[in-house]
Amino acid sequence: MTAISRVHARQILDSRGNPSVEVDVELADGSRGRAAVPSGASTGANEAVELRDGDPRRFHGKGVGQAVAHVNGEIATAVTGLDAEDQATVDATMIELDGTKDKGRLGANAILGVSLATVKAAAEAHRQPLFRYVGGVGARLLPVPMMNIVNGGAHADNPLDFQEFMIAPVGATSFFEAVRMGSEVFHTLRRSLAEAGHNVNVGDEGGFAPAFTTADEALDFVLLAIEQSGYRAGADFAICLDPASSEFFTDGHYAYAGEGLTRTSDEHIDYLLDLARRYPIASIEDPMAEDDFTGWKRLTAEAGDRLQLVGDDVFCTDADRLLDGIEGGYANAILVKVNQIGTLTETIRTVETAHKAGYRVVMSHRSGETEDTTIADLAVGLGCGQIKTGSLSRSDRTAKYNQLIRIEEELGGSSEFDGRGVVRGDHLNR
Ligand SMILES: O=C(O)[C@@H](CO)OP(=O)(O)O
Ligand SMILES: [Mg+2]
Repeated sequence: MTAISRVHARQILDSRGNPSVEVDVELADGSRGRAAVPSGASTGANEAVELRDGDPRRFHGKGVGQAVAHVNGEIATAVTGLDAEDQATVDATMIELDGTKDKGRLGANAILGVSLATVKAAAEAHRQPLFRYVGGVGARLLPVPMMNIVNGGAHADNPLDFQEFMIAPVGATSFFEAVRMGSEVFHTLRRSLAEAGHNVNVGDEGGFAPAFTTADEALDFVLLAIEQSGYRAGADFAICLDPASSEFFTDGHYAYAGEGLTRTSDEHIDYLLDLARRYPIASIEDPMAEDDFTGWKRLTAEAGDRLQLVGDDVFCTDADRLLDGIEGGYANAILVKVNQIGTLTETIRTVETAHKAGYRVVMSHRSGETEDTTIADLAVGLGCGQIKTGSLSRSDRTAKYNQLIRIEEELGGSSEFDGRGVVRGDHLNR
């Protein structure tokens, strides 16, 4: 009854107005699953390949017609008749059919769409919400959100070198309370930016994008907004950064274009540690560039006992790359983006590898998103403990928060939320 009977893909638009792949999977019993694929801007060099048509006359060169055609052709033929309950076989079949290491022939966007639509159809066949189908009765932990309220880097047109300034409502006792607290700070920040004469336009992930040039300027406004909202920075909210350092690492140096200066790897580390001393920063994602392994190791050795250091570009959601980090002693947490690796099965392996090694897991959106909320369910289903899904505005971001509010309600009294875990450093007791 759970055999895949029909697979159909189409082009839809993502939050940046670029085409993306959406896939419908139907099972023999009539159950259906639909998944839309996200897309990054500050992509890691080792991500699975997102297939784009590149024809400038169509969809400003960003069409995904080929990926869609692959789903409706080769992939549909290969997976039709397979059992949707056997996710591992469905995913392995597509990986084998593609035949490349980076999923570049069929497109990771094509493969991921089918992978996620399959698990959603299987969940429906079992009449279970996705988070429970994926995680079973143990799936009760709601993630602590890292809410991105100031955007820079590749996600905004301002001069700010760092890509993301986030707040984590670690003092909240439930996910709903975390959203309420974050929303209050977001609106307070908007007011104080406007009062100071800054523009309050938002970047790709819905955070404000004023013309700041230094991290200090952004952090001072964020701290003020936390306090003006009646909260204590460091106790009720921790600050999390994603400098996305690979984006400004050139010729062995970190080139801070906004600040108009260059830092060596050591100076860049000292600068980050100085920021972490002066502000209540609990977590830094991609503090070092994806290929600055010496820097990664030095920073982890020096600050890994007190800072969450999240590997995004350096791991690309790849379990083998993560194992290199675990063995090599760099990072102590991983960002998980389903489209960086391209199938649910591989994503699960990465999350399990991280958990086994005591690395924390942050489920993550991409800067180009859709209304799809699969990552909200996966964050709970896989017990990630943290999620990063943008600001408290823009439907592509709030869709995930709203889904997590629904999941928490559905779990009722059995739901768990552990905000303090992030600042207490539970993840560091390896
Ligand atoms: O760097 C990141 O962590 C992501 C998501 O915030 O950005 P992008 O999707 O552009 O890679
Ligand atoms: Mg990142």
